[in-house]
Amino acid sequence: MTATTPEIHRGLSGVVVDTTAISTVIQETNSLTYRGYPVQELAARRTFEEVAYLLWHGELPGPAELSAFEAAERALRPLDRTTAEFLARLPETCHPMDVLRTAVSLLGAEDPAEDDGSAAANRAKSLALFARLPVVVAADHRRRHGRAPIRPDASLGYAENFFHMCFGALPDPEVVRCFEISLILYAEHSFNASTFTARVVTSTLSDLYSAVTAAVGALKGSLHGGANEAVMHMLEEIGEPGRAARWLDDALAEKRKIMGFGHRVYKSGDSRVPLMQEATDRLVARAADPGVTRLAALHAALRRAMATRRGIHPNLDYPAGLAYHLMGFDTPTFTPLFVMSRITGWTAHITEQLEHNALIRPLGVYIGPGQRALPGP
Ligand SMILES: CC(=O)SCCNC(=O)CCNC(=O)[C@H](O)C(C)(C)COP(=O)(O)OP(=O)(O)OC[C@H]1O[C@@H](n2cnc3c(N)ncnc32)[C@H](O)[C@@H]1OP(=O)(O)O
Ligand SMILES: O=C([O-])CC(=O)C(=O)O
Repeated sequence: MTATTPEIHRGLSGVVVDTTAISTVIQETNSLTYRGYPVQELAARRTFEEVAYLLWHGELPGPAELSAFEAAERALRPLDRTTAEFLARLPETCHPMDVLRTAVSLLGAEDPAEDDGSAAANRAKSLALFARLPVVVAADHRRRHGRAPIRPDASLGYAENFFHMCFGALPDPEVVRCFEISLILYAEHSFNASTFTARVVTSTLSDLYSAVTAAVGALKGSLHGGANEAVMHMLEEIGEPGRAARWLDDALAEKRKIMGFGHRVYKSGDSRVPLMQEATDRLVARAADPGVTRLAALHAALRRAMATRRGIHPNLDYPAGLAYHLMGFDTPTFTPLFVMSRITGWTAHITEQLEHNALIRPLGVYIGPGQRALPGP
């Protein structure tokens, strides 16, 4: 690189692009706070609805605020018939993330609200997406298994209602709690790729649905949210705990990326993993099933082998992928579950971006041919 060539930060690695008051990853202590509260404490003592409120409003709700918020979310859940019928006509081979991306776009096209881009209008759209995306994910889950959709139940909280809509029954409270922990841990993570995507779209003064549609697309990739699904495929490919180390050596020799390991920001362990792993371990113990015990042993064996070979730690997708499998969700649903959670963080960032907006437009260094004459007449 010559003195006149600007320094290039491929992948924007290490580049600070803006300020945020929503969350912070403290690399030195491997910790994460939402609006100042440690995520572990939130996961231990609060519901996902309270965390959504916190991310959007900056403070935890009081009892009256929480009741009003929960009532509004429950009332907004039902999908209108046109949306439900349109989504049911998508090809059955459609990946659930494509269904969800289409659903966000469709809900945007059907939203009669005047798009003044105000914080209040965006807050209303965010709450509507928060309430309705689970209905889309559950209906699509059932469709893949040849079953009719189940209507949301307004007497149930967010997490319980989702199990009701997917399976027509509520699991053990331990399973619901583990799911809720995963939603809280997945909710927000500063300027990750999908959130940054949402901020880029918002920075052009486009609308909230466009920003969220783009964010769903960014999350789908296996280097980001798609890794929780990829973890399960990888465990299936390995098959047996005794094969983990050998499989890993071969995969690393082929320069494959091991799904659910590594992180752009955390270099000595993802702050969210210990809590998610503990919750997953409780699901394993509760199952008391030899197949589940073997799968958990394989999961642990790969983690140990990766630590020994490369010193690379798991990220949240590693325990979450296994947990979602144990909860009974089919593998293609895993990344949509991440969307159901991250919709809170994305929309908080969209609001924040608009509060002090600047068009996001970086530069690139041109390396193509020099200026030349067009051939021919
Ligand atoms: C919720 C989330 O979105 S968390 C991320 C989920 N994604 C995954 O789990 C996919 C697998 N992981 C990865 O591909 C990477 O760790 C990423 C994309 C998450 C982060 O990547 P980066 O910050 O760009 O780190 P980078 O790729 O430079 O890694 C540094 C070194 O560690 C290696 N490395 C990092 N992660 C992995 C991995 N999962 N498997 C194998 N090697 C890895 C890289 O090959 C690189 O080695 P090198 O210096 O010899 O070339
Ligand atoms: O922060 C990142 O780059 C990815 C991540 O863990 C997340 O989005 O939760």
